[in-house]
Amino acid sequence: MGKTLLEKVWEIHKVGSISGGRDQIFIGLHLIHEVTSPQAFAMLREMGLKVLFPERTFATCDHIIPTDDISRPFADPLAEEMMQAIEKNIKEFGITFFSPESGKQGIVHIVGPELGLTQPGMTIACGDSHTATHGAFGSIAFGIGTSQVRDVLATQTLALTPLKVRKIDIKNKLKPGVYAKDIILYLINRLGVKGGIGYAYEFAGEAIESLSLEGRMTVCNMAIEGGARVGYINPDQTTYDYIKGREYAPKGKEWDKRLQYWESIKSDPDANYDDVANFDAHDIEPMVTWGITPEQCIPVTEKIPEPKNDIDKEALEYMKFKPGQKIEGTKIDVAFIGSCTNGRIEDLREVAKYIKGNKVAKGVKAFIAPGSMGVKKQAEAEGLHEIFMEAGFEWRNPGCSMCLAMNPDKLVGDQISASSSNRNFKGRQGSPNGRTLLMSPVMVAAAAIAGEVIDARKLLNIK
Ligand SMILES: CC(C)[C@H](C(=O)O)[C@@H](O)C(=O)O
Ligand code: SF4
Repeated sequence: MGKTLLEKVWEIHKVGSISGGRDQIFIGLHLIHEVTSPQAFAMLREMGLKVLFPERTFATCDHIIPTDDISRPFADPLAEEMMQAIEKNIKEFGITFFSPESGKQGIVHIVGPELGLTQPGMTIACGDSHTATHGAFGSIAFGIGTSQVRDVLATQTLALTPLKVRKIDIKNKLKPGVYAKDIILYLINRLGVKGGIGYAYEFAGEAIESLSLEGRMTVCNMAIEGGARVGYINPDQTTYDYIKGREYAPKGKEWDKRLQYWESIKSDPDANYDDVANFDAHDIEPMVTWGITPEQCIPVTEKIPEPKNDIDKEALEYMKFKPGQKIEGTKIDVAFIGSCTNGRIEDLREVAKYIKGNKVAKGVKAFIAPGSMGVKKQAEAEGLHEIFMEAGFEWRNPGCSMCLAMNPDKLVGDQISASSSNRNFKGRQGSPNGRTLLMSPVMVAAAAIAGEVIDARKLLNIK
């Protein structure tokens, strides 16, 4: 019987078995940001420990960094304090920091892949729940808590319970005007926000294989929103082409050696899965959330459903929506394009097609926060920022921005935002009664132009 990628990578990184059915797993790459690392460093200091492999940890700053004025000190003293803490910690423990001055700063899940740090067959940990993003390369990547950040810093290993694997096979290619974001919203709707608990999701099938690496990252990014801590895709030529030439990518003979390894860790055709779920890409339409979990979503062409449970009732009340109401036509106040789900260069290229020659509707605040300084530079080299600004979008600096609003980008009152991010929880975007509609970045762009939720396919005459 063959093995899954998860089983192979797990075995290769297994240091030993420990209590409670757990394994001690070596972590190849550790990424940190300013929110979940300060306490971990404090614990190291208390215990008088060093970072065991400082060359395997890389830091960035993303959550608290403002996206407008990034001059120091930051206007928010708490943000300034967190920035100073990470600056002090990386210096003291000898860790590479992708600071704003380095020109490489950005959202942790955008920076790792962009610099070629993220590679197939690795184990990757980060004190952030959306770490599964890196699974798009065929790595086993997962979010950890602060005490585990400490464990990785001190030992480069973690005590982990083995996961089951559910293969999610999506046949056929996406229809025009339907994107990776729609795939993952659709899947979460079908499998539920808790459906993936205890599982790693292996995304497969023609719909997944035909996605770019960026699209694959969007899918894996939201595995955790479906309850799966790990989401991954077997590596292929698309993966290798994406990595080649990047700063930390292997070069020369080392490339050939690694390529051999990457090919060897793919799931075998006769691998044994704990579960298999089959879908058809032709059934997927542009999706919009109407509630307070990513599961509560519908195709843009449909009406808000009757509540099926208490959480649906709670969502309708919070969102001030009625069952039977069309989601299309919902007026929006804010349009936000960015985040680790959809803040990559490909997202910006795609939205530019929809925005070009159009204007943001009156009364809508529309802004774009590129995922990293690398994305920003590339977009500007291609002149995309001019298209955005001409249309009335604000063009910001990189960071998590209004995905989580741990920075000045916040909703006000019960404003409704069309957002390309990954969570629509109550109060997520900075106002305790702010309302978030998750959708693909092109759907956000279309909503910004129309002033209300519309089927973006109408803008480009896609049938
Ligand atoms: C701040 C951080 C711990 C958090 C996470 O783990 O995901 C954040 O990135 C989020 O998206 O909610
Ligand atoms: S962009 Fe959003 S989801 Fe991603 S790491 Fe930042 S806050 Fe978390």
